Amino acid sequence: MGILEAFSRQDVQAQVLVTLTLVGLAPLIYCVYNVWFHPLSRYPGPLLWRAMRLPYMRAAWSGRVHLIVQELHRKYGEVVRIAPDELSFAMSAAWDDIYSNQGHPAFPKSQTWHGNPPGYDTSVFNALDIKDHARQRRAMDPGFTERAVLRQEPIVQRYADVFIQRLSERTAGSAQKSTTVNIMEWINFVAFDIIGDLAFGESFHCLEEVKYHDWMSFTFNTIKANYYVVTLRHYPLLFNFLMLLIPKSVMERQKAHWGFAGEKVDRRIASNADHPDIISLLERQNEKGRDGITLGEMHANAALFILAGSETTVTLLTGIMNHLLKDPGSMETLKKEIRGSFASLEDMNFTALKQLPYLNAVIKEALRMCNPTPYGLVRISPPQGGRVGGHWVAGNTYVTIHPLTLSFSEQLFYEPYVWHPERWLEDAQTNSSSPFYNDDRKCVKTFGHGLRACIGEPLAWAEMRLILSKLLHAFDIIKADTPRSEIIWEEQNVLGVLEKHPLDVTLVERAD
Ligand code: HEM
Repeated sequence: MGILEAFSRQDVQAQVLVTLTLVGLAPLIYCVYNVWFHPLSRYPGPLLWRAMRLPYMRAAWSGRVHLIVQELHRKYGEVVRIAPDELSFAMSAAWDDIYSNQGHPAFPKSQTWHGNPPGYDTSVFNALDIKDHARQRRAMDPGFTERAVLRQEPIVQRYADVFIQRLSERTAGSAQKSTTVNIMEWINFVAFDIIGDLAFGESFHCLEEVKYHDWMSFTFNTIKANYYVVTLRHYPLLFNFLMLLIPKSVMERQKAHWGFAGEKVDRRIASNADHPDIISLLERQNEKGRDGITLGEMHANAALFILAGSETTVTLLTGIMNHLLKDPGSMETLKKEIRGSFASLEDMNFTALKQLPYLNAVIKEALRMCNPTPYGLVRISPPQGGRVGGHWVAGNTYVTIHPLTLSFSEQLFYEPYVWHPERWLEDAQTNSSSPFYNDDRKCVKTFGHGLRACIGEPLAWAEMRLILSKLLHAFDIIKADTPRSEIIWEEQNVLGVLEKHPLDVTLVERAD
């Protein structure tokens, strides 16, 4: 009996059977369509990944997706289909095509990856609408320029000094004039205190109390939980069902948590303090009327600044310490440059530090090797489709540049797995006999690219230069005699944020 016949004869039993068969076959039909008939079917990738999103989700939940996709690029080439509707690119040329307004508008962010849950105010990071993003960005740009960062220098200097002072107390108090600390944690303390003061006008007191603030631990657990949730948004029915299962009390706790950031901002505004922090600059923009951002957006952005401005710099600085400990020659060169340039810690300032070539090269090499977002920055192609790196991409396709693949490519870098800050020095760029002459330095864009690139880049550079230089000026740093004296970088998982392992170092009071 044919399907149509069953339905036309109103044979209920046959109809149920046919319906169940079709429902049962639907996933198979969906997979067959994705592999052979989908507009992206000509792009290479593992069969199961092309057929359904589950393998990608499994990789994402394992915390290893950045490394797995790197392997896929090795196997399949510059463009890999990593889900039925997602392409990963490993080509320099694609940066402009995806992220900047060159030839066509930059590809936007998507509700799936970047949209806010209902009831939350939108930060600049979550603003999906281009005009909305531009308005927020215009309002906050003045708070993040090189000039604004110079005004904020006293705040950063103060915490960098307390950081050194607290560590010095530990070395001074020991008979060997040395102390062994988890430097990742200490860098976290100073970075949180700095960004807390800049974003809220008050410190988190991590350095004072030598411990994390509760808000931070809660935030990072929330990010992790959200990461799982976001990957599920690709299945809206399942997503909505699972959201219903989350107890109301958990949702309320989450809201209260973000409310804490709002309270701090409100307190800061009410205090009317003459403090050169970011909030004061946002307020000043608001007073001008035109381009201001709402109070709710200010709350959302303050919380964003804390996350974006601490997590990333801590990853970079911890990565640098890890590499310097493994390469004593590099540590020595950097130490000599810093100590030769400044007689004392007080002489260091943002402007002078910017001039140190090896210090800058060290940070650039870390930006290449220790990227805090190694999985890439997902965007979605416009409904009419577009060209990326010379390839036609169908409409509504998720696209990413895979930074890890570019940074560790043998074709793009000489000895990509080796720590070589020299590749960023002028000689490497002008002397054709340098082994690094042909390195594709421009493909490293760890601060992102285009209109949505990192607003905090000048602050991040200034802060990283200062903390690193003060540390190397004040102490001789040696490998600790503990099991946590080295981080195997690839062993760290990435679940929205890179889950940093501890790094013990021994700080010895300077002998000279
Ligand atoms: C080494 C340090 C840092 C790195 C590597 C870094 C990296 C990035 C990247 C890659 C993006 C683009 C995200 C995307 O396109 O989806 C971004 C955006 C952003 N970053 Fe940073 N960041 C760093 C430090 C900071 C600091 C210190 C702040 C200060 C608050 C900050 C604030 C922001 C904000 C507000 C955005 C959103 C910009 C927008 O959407 O227009 N970042 N960052």
